[in-house]
Amino acid sequence: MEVTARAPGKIILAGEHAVVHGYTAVASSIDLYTVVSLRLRSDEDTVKLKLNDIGLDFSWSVGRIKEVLSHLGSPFSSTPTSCSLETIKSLATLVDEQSFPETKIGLASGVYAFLWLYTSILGFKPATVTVSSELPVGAGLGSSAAYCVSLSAALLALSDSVKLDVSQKGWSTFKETEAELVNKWAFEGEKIIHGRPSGVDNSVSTFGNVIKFKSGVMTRVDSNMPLKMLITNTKVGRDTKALVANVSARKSRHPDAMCSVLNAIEAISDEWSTIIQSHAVDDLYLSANEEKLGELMEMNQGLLLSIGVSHASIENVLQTSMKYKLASKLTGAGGGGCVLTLLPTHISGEVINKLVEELGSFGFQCFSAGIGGKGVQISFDHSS
Ligand SMILES: Nc1ncnc2c1ncn2[C@@H]1O[C@H](COP(=O)(O)OP(=O)(O)O)[C@@H](O)[C@H]1O
Ligand SMILES: C[C@@](O)(CCOP(=O)(O)O)CC(=O)O
Ligand SMILES: [Mg+2]
Repeated sequence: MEVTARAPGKIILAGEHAVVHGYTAVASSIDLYTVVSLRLRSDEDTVKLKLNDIGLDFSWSVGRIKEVLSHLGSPFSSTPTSCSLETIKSLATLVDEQSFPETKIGLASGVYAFLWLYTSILGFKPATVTVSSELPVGAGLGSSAAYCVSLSAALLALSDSVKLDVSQKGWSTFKETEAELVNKWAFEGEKIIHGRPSGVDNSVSTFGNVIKFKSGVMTRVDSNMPLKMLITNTKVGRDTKALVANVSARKSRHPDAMCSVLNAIEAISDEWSTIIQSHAVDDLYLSANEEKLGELMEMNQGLLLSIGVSHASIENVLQTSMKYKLASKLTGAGGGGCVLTLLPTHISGEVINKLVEELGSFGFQCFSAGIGGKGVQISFDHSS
């Protein structure tokens, strides 16, 4: 039997980075997915991983995985467990043996996360796992979280830890307690990729919709506003782990100043969630709220610049959208990656086309995505 899991990416509407330090963020799922298919095999004694987006395939014999992880005894764990540094070193040995290309070495932590989640959840069962994504990898749209959530979901679906109705046809969601387990395992994977994740990305990918997140606690936000964002991918590569570490270093150099900035970001997140929960009584009220959200995005972006996570390419998108009187902010870790531009309901298609054309002339790629859909889902294929 084969199981397929799909988990959405996300945009952070307000509060990235601050959320790592215990301040509030507001995030929403988007309808772009990472899809993981998992097939257990009785005909082979290998674990195969095919990463379609980055063009890498791996194949380990079950015996070799057992040998390298022998210090763990039986790695299977029914409760989410962190991967120790010693184990990461062992996993690195398994990855190095597959001659990982030097130019793609930044992607290796994703393979360590796979090996950790796989062996912890399924032990040493032979299988083929295929990953493909609609999300740009490493661009601020939470591809790492969608990867960890979809992997955890597929693995748990075929484990003894959750009992699912495998006869269901089409996509189905997990029960709340099962989704919580998926989320916790995904967080362990994110730790391997990010170093110090807040947990907002895996939570919104698991549970979907719009959420508020503070100090590891998620609250669902009932959004009553029709939000439309243009997403611009600057295509400037960046690494969340390094950006998060830089912000922490700046915080330890300037604790008071950084504390004030992070508090200001939290106030912006709180106002964001209040505004999007309010019911627009008429068009005038809606426009006024859209204007407020635009201002909050400008303020949030200014504060993100002050903590050192903007980039010339991001500033270019801001200036370009400003010419059309539109507000923008980076989303995710920054340093390149994606920028959000708020598209108010009254905006004409002509203005959007001009903006997209101008941004395209810099080599940036613009797209839009549905905001606030469902979280992780799974589907069983009985034909195989
Ligand atoms: N589809 C994918 N295939 C392989 N690895 C992935 C995939 N999606 C995410 N990853 C892993 O996540 C990392 C990118 O995560 P990160 O830097 O947090 O950026 P973001 O989460 O914003 O896309 C990659 O280096 C890789 O290890
Ligand atoms: C910067 C941060 O707030 C968001 C990172 O998002 P992304 O990996 O860039 O999509 C980090 C976190 O919350 O774990
Ligand atoms: Mg990430």
